[in-house]
Amino acid sequence: MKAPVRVAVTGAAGQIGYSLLFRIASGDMLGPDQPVILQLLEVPPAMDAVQGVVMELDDCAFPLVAGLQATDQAEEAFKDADYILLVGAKPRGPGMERKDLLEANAAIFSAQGKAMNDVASRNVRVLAVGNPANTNALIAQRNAPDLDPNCFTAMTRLDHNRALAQLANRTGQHVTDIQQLTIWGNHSATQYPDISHAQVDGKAASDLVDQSWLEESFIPTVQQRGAAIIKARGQSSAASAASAAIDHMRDWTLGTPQGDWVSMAIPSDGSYGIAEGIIYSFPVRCANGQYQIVQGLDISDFSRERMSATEQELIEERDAVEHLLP
Ligand SMILES: NC(=O)c1ccc[n+]([C@@H]2O[C@H](COP(=O)([O-])OP(=O)(O)OC[C@H]3O[C@@H](n4cnc5c(N)ncnc54)[C@H](O)[C@@H]3O)[C@@H](O)[C@H]2O)c1
Ligand SMILES: O=C(O)C[C@H](O)C(=O)O
Repeated sequence: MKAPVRVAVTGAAGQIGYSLLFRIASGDMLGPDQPVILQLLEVPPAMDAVQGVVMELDDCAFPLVAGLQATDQAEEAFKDADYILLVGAKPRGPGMERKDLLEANAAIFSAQGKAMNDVASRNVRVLAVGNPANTNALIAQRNAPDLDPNCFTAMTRLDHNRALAQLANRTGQHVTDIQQLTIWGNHSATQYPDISHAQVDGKAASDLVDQSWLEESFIPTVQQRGAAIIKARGQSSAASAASAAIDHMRDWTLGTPQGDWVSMAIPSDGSYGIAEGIIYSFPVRCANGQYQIVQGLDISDFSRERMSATEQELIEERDAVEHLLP
């Protein structure tokens, strides 16, 4: 058994928290040999509810849980944290875009960025799930100047997994037969799900589906999937979002499968001509606990137009929260 690591989760009494915590505790995120100390953060009115979650975690008697606490103080929850999952934020309702949450949620991420700057492990890995996730990650990052800027990421893995499912259904193959699919850009309706480098059972995906399906069905379905779930369920996605968060942190820590890559929103280093500094989703390979952007992919004019549109939206979101970016 390894030494325990500290995993902080915000919004622990929320819908995503209720799916996420039990999977972290059972070893799905960091492996069956990695004990975890769970440090849960909630707002004061949700402390009763989070105590209920703590009771249920206790009642699971998970062998890997080496410690468990809930608090309404960010400095306690993030103390020495090796992993921080920033889930706590307001979700959107029907008819809203995720960026409509910018004002409501931005203050949370600036305060939490400052707290983790002061107390988290210097090797922490941070995932922003709360929306608008990319810009929230940027706000936290810029408020934590003493941490490595590259430890701040946002979640586009749910979009990646949604794209895998759509392409698998269309081609009659299993999701595990698909490799090298990419989500570029923002976790929003401008994201660009790109199959131009994808393989399905060893064949080029673009030879298996036609352009009209791509443009009229695949891309809009993936872009609008969050809204479709809100319409159907009356609440935003929760179990699938939790599952994607597990996938994101697991692959970042334990590595991506040989020959494949995943999508992670990370600080742009200027690769593919994307504005430096914004938290943009790229194809990445992970090894030894580090991610690296997959370089050298051919970008068609069709792709470039869409990659630029989602980049532009992220620049606008960044400019809208300029006052929160020290
Ligand atoms: N990136 C993605 O793919 C993705 C997918 C699904 C949902 N989301 C987003 O995740 C967020 C959470 O969704 P949910 O369905 O769990 O919402 P929810 O309302 O069920 O739960 C959110 C929880 O966060 C808590 N909270 C609010 N402010 C907090 C703070 N300052 N510190 C700690 N906790 C705080 C609330 O008390 C609540 O319990 C939303 O912003 C939603 O839009 C993102
Ligand atoms: O769409 C939302 O607002 C929730 C989440 O971001 C999702 O993609 O399901």
